[in-house]
Amino acid sequence: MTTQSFPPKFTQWLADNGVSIKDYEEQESIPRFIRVNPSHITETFAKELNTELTPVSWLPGLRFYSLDAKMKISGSKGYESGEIYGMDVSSGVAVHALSIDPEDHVLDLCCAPGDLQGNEDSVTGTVTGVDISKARIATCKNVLRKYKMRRFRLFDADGTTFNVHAPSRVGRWTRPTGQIAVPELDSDDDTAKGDQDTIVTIPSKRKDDTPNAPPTKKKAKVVPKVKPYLATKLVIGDPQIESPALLYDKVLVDAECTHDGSIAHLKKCDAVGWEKFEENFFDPVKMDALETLQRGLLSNGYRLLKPGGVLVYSTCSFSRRQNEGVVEWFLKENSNATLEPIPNAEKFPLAPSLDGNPTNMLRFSPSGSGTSGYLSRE
Ligand SMILES: C[S@@+](CC[C@H](N)C(=O)[O-])C[C@H]1O[C@@H](n2cnc3c(N)ncnc32)[C@H](O)[C@@H]1O
Repeated sequence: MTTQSFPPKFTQWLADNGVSIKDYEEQESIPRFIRVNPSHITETFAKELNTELTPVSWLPGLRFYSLDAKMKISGSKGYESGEIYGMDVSSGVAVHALSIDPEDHVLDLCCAPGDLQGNEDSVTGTVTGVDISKARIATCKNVLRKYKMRRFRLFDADGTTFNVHAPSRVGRWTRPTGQIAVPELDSDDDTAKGDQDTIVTIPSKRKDDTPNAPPTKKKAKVVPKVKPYLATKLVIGDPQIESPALLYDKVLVDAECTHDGSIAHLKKCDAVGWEKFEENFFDPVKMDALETLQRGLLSNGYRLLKPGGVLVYSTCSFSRRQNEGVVEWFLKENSNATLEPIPNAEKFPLAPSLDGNPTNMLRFSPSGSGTSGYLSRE
């Protein structure tokens, strides 16, 4: 694909959004990226493929390596056995920005086909993935199984209205200190037990709490249970209690978008003709609906985030409206939310931010990962 085949209206739109057309030409030559399981040795894989693996030094801790753009990893032993997986480094930035602690409960509100699950090895809390597309969530399920994730559940649901709080029960574990009294429910019974109020005692997770401080009492509700599309054994028995104390520690909203930052997506348009792309991309009604969806996903993700938690909003679009625009709107609506710097961001190879761009929103280019905003609810 060459950028000469781009419809003139789209080329103009790129210019209006401060995007250089060169970004698309350069995307052809950017390396591909993999993440490597910690327990496995990268040299074995490098030898098998007879290639050089270069650590992505600006994103430490997530074990990203770059390799030749044309290198096929599927079919290799490392890939088949789940030792390595292909994942764009820009998605790694979103995971990095979440700063996931081992005990965190993470909500991934647009999860399919599934990049966050690659972080499972550093999670001793849980990951809850939500996606509206059954077909895409089926792919997620396969990934989950392949990488033997153990603390994961998936819901095929609308992320703008999703309302299942973080698990209060993980296997036989209730909370690290064992101070949470969860009402006794039959874990095999997926039906609702009625809408009754229950008092659940949950220790505060604030770092300054003394270990033996008395637990705080918070009101919790047993609500009708939503059947997960898939849940691993460890989380299937969660009674789905609704309580402010069971909001998520971290939320990722990798929102549905126009995918104009994705070369793979544009290549498909190039192959089948640009009519459909133009029809969608420049339809004001569709763009309004998309903006409403993005705002809805972000707002609901924030509603499910615990005070002091971290939410990351990202897209694979270069559009100002879908990125900075959505975040600016959100910050106006939620005066208690703050845009926080992403750790280590000064070392990232960033695209220039747009004029008037709120600080702490990052753009990646030419990798086409779009923007990451980092929001902390205080
Ligand atoms: C950019 S993709 C997410 C990619 C994913 N985070 C990953 O890393 O593999 C956006 C996803 O949002 C999903 N989606 C669209 N509308 C949604 C909604 N209302 N609720 C939940 N998911 C939605 C789409 O099905 C799509 O899978």
